[in-house]
Amino acid sequence: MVRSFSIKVPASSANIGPGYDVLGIGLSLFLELQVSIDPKAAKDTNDDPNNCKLTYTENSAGFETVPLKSDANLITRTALYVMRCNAIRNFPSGTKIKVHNPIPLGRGLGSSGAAVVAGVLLGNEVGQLGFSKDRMLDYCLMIERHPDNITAAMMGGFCGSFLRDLTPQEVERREIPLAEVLPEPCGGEDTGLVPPLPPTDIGRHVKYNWNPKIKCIAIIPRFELSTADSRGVLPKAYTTQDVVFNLQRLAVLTNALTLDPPSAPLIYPAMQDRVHQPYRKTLVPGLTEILSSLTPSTFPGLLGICLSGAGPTILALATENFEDIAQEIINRFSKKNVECSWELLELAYEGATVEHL
Ligand SMILES: Nc1ncnc2c1ncn2[C@@H]1O[C@H](COP(=O)(O)OP(=O)(O)OP(=O)(O)O)[C@@H](O)[C@H]1O
Ligand SMILES: N[C@@H](CCO)C(=O)O
Repeated sequence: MVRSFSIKVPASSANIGPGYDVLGIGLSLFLELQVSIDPKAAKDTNDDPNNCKLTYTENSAGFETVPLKSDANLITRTALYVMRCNAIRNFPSGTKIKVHNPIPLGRGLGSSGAAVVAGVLLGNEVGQLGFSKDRMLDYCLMIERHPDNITAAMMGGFCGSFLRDLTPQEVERREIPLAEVLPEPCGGEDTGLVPPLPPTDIGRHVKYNWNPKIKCIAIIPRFELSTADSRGVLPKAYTTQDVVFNLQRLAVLTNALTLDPPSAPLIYPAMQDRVHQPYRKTLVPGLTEILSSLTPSTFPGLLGICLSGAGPTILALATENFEDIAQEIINRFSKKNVECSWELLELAYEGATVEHL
């Protein structure tokens, strides 16, 4: 019998200014997987060590660069991790996955978070494991150890989240078992090891309301900035003043974005940050100037502006004047020889979904 289903996971923007590793919004730009499992097509999947033929649509981000072997690609190796934790070694013979990915890689729009969430949903469906979204979050949070993008991609909407402290016993099991998912080097022999199951309830989250009049303008520079590099420039310790600065704004922002009408005098200052953006200016040309020079008084309709995730994308929240706001930011990047594209996005309220065909 042929099994077919599709998986859809939204892009996301993390931090929203002061909520470093805490806040995230799902965005209406979707990573999509079309999956079919047809035992009669087994010969088509023999080339892959795990029986999976993976392709990307030509206009996908990463079409020419992402690995297509199932134990090297982030989506499928995540699925293998979930399956192997549950004693399923491989995809069933004849598994074909077609990926369409419009989320630019390494730009601060949660491409890796979406890939990990899609991979966990894929492992759950292929292995018919029947996990809840909350349990699937545990698997995701073993792989991406900050919950903001992951939670928004899985749950959708405007989320606040944290990781709970793991017990000493859980810390022992905490090593990401990718070595067992990905025998060294990638594509080597399956070691047969069963990775430990993730602890339960690793993360906690809430979904806030969001005023749907608030739209998201993403201005996307044409260069990649890896999240690891962008985290690498942050300090190990902060002053009390800087921590309090962010906490005060975070508390106000989560409510301010729900109010109607949206108040720029409340939202704009509440989106200021002293924890990550000031340090990332060395990696994003013109960042400080862009964040400080566009204001609601010079651009009516603008509510707030911040670095999206680890950057380099800029996220502007606005109710109108979208094109002018985007063009101003594009012009400022252009003076630093950085080309950009831009997208006007809504919130993706639903999060990750699976549809059986
Ligand atoms: N659809 C995908 N298929 C395969 N690999 C992907 C996919 N999406 C992301 N990746 C992998 O994740 C990497 C980007 O992850 P990274 O965390 O650096 O950036 P990001 O998730 O786009 O940004 P941020 O976390 O700041 O929002 C890519 O270079 C690629 O290796
Ligand atoms: N909170 C994370 C999001 C990127 O994944 C960061 O800013 O590094």
